[in-house]
Amino acid sequence: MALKTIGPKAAAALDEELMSTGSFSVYQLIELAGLAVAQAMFKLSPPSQSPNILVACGPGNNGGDGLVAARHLHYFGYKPTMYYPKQGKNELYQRLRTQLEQLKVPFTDDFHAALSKSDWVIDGIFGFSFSGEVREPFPAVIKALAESKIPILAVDAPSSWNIEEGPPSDGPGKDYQPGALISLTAPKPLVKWFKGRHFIGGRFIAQEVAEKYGFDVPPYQGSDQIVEIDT
Ligand SMILES: NC(=O)C1=CN([C@@H]2O[C@H](COP(=O)(O)OP(=O)(O)OC[C@H]3O[C@@H](n4cnc5c(N)ncnc54)[C@H](O)[C@@H]3O)[C@@H](O)[C@H]2O)[C@H](O)CC1
Ligand SMILES: [K+]
Repeated sequence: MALKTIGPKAAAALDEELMSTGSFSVYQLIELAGLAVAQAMFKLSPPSQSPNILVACGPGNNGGDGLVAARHLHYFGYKPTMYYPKQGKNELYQRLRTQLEQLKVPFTDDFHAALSKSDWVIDGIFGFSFSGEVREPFPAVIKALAESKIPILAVDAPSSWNIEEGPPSDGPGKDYQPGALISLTAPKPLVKWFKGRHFIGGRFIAQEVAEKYGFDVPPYQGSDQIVEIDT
């Protein structure tokens, strides 16, 4: 049976609906999404095996998920380092950043140096609102991720992939194929081209909302915020 996916327009509409009709705040959604990302990281490799996690964050909510994930990773026993070169204007991002600074989680401007010292990378650069060519300062970062041998967990999308059409045919993300992906709420069409381990998170969707958008709520077990599925 084909995996049911939702395109970028439906994903944005779902987000809106959760915050209007659903009465969620964006804070809640990002908190639960980020917690799911941290749980997926723990499942992939616990802190005893891979303490140093580089969390790369972009200017939107995909970056917000990364900021939240880093806070949970700190409490799980990891040593996250943040690369966050272009902070979005929303005060939510500043709050999430301050929370990390209070935990003495370092922020670096030198992505390449940080990458060389990392055991894993979390790609929270772009999610379902990415479009077009990658703009500065991210092309060199995406290229480094594409060339790196360090394992990567991508949040919602491998950054620079077209949400509907998958990996770009040229540019910095041309050969970017992360080893793991966590899709939030529902997989996006790009998962058709993804070859690694695949998790779903975002445990805040009611059955009837999922039906309306044409996807399935995955079989979350117990207190888990994630489900691993076959790709
Ligand atoms: N319901 C859910 O599933 C939830 C998902 N969440 C996460 O939020 C992202 C989507 O967040 P959004 O703020 O809409 O956008 P992005 O983070 O994907 O990126 C927008 C950001 O990036 C800039 N940008 C776009 N294209 C480019 C480009 N070519 N070059 C450079 N910069 C670009 C744009 O200007 C914006 O600043 C979703 O994927 C999930 O990860 C939430 O957690 C809430 C619940
Ligand atoms: K991403």
